[in-house]
This record gives sequence, structure tokens and C-alpha cells, in this order.
Amino acid sequence: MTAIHLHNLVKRFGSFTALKTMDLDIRDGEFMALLGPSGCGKSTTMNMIAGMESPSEGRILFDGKDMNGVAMGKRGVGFVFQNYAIFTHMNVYDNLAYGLKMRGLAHAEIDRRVKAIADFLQLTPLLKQPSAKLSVNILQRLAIGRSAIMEPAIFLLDEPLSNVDAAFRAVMRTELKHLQRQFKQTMVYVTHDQLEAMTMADRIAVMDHGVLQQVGTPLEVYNNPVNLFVADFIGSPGMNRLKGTLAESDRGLVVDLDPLGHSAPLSPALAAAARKNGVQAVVYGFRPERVSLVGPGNGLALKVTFVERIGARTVVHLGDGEQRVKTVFDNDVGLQAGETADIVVDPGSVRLFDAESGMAIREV
Ligand SMILES: Nc1ncnc2c1ncn2[C@@H]1O[C@H](COP(=O)(O)OP(=O)(O)OP(=O)(O)O)[C@@H](O)[C@H]1O
Repeated sequence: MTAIHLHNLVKRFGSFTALKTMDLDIRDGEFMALLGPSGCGKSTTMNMIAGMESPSEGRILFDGKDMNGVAMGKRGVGFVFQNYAIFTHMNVYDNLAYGLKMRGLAHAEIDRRVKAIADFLQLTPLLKQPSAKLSVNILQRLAIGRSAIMEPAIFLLDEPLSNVDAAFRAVMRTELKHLQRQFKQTMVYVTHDQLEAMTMADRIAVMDHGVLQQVGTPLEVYNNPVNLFVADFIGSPGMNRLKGTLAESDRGLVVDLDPLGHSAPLSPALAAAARKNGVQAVVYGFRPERVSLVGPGNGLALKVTFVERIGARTVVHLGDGEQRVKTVFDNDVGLQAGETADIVVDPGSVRLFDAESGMAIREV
């Protein structure tokens, strides 16, 4: 196991800055996901950790040791890319054994480790199969096995599941998590898929436009996003956001949601934070599942525009123009497009953002 420390890391390609002053500590044995949209700098960060790219500024430390000038092969990292690197002229066994043979391990030890990893990744029945005949799904599983068998202290995976089909992806999410628990490696996992990051990572580093936005556990970034970018990017559907204005009322501080004609209450802690912050124009945010339906006239009345049934879940689309909301229920709530629904948001789940800067107004 190895801790990774990125200190003031910057990467420029000519005049373009792909990564802007990144500071990140990845703990020993931690599963850290680098999550963000295409082009945000995830792979660039990963490539610098691996030693394939050099930083323009800043330092990368492994267990306190500066990696500047340390070649890729000497860093103790294993790497799996989106496009599996498999020798198609070899069978599955020889692909798994290849790295250990290069390292000069005894035949019996190689055989033991190949069988163990094949068993773990359910490749045992395929060991004698020529790799050229394998499906894309199995090729990627083999690529993971080929890297994992070397037992690197640090395991770097760059979008390893983006070419495999959806059902297999779900299986591999569980297997990768097991693999990391078994070998106790420090794992850095690049993905643009928030579901992968949420289900596998111990912590997620959310990035946008070369800037690290937030680092936290899946629940921290889900429940307390630092800004509207993170609020939107994490969760499916993302956080609901309604434009509003803060106003004092006989119920304390409320958010007037114009033109919806509704004033939403705030918890005392959030009201105190908003008063301290002093902004007026806000974004009223809440997660789609933190909503209840109430009787007519008792909540925020919105027109139902669309009802999606996804298995047992029902996603109800409400409102129009800029003031649109998605709500998620785990049963069929019996709403139809064209009806009006009255909703109440769980006050403890409301998040406020400064409408101008997009930054969260945090409870004090
Ligand atoms: N060698 C390079 N030369 C010039 N620009 C580059 C180079 N490598 C990456 N970039 C640019 O740096 C930015 C970040 O790229 P990077 O590959 O790190 O993004 P990413 O978040 O991994 O996205 P993706 O998932 O699309 O690869 C992009 O705008 C990309 O075009």
C-alpha cells in the first residue's frame, strides 16, 4: 500500500492549462475516484501519477518520496486503460502469466498466482482459450487480471468499463471493489460516470475544467455539494434547482420561488447561514427523492409534464420553463401528465446556493 500526495500539481500543454493547481491526498489502501466530464483533466492527472506525463509545476509524492524523475516502471503502479492491452496471439493463461515471467518468478509461483487471479475473476474455464476469440467484456476482465496479478502497490484504472456492456459493467463494479479489498491496493479510478464513482469509491474527487471542485465520501458529495456543478453532476437525476429570493416572513426566513407563488421554509440552521451570508438571489436545491406529495393547496403546486416508470421507481417531471423539477418515488404514485401535484420538500434536505457564484451556502 502506498499513500499518494499531489501537491500544487499543474499541467500545461503549450499555452493551454489542462490542470490548475491540484492538491489531493490519497490515503494508503484507499479507493479514490477522479470524476468529471470529458476534458476536465482526469486522465492528465492519472498519467502524471503513472509517470507517463511530467508535471509543469508541483510535486507527486508516494509515501513521502518525490516521484520527479522516477520512471514509470519503477513507480510500482499497475495501469488498466479503456482499451485493454492484451496479447491476442497468447491464450488467457499466458496473458496472465506474462508479467510474472518477465519478472523471473519460479514456474510454480506463477502457476499458483495465475490460478488464484483466474479464480477470483472467473476466468478459470477460459484459461486455455486463445485471447483473440474473447468478447470485449472478457478481454477487459483479462486486462484487469493481467495488471492485478503483479500486485502493484498502486492500481490506476482509466475508464476501464466504458467499452463493456451495461450488465457486465454492474458485475465488474462489484468485482473491482472486491479486488481492491482483497489486495488492499491504493486504487485511483478515472470515470465520467457518477454511478461508478458513487458505488465503488471510498472518496470521490470531483473535477471540472482542470479544477478540483470537491473531495469527499460519496454521501458527502451527494448530500453536501460545494457548488451547483457538483450538485448537478452527482446523482441521477441530479439535484433539483429552483430560482428564488430570500425574504423575511412571519415563519422566519423563506425562499420566495417566483413565479411559482410559493414561499419555501428553511431549517433554522440554514436560515442562520443564509442571513450571515447576506445574499438575496439564491438557488433552492433538493434531491428528487426528498419530496412528499400533499393535498391540494398544502405545498408547492406544479404541473405534471411527464411520468417515467423505471422498474419499481417512478420519476415525475414537474413544472415548466426554468422552474422545472424531477421527483423520484419508489412506488407508482398514480400521477398523470396534465395533472397538478402539490409537493413538500423535506426541510432538512434543502440546500441553498448563491445564484451568482453557484457556491453552496453552508450551515454554520
Ligand atoms: N498531449 C496533449 N496535448 C494537448 N492537449 C492535451 C493533451 N492531453 C490532453 N490535452 C487536453 O487537456 C484537457 C484534459 O484532458 P484529459 O484527457 O485529462 O481529460 P479527461 O477528463 O480525462 O477527459 P476524457 O475522459 O475525455 O479523456 C483536454 O482539453 C485535452 O484536450
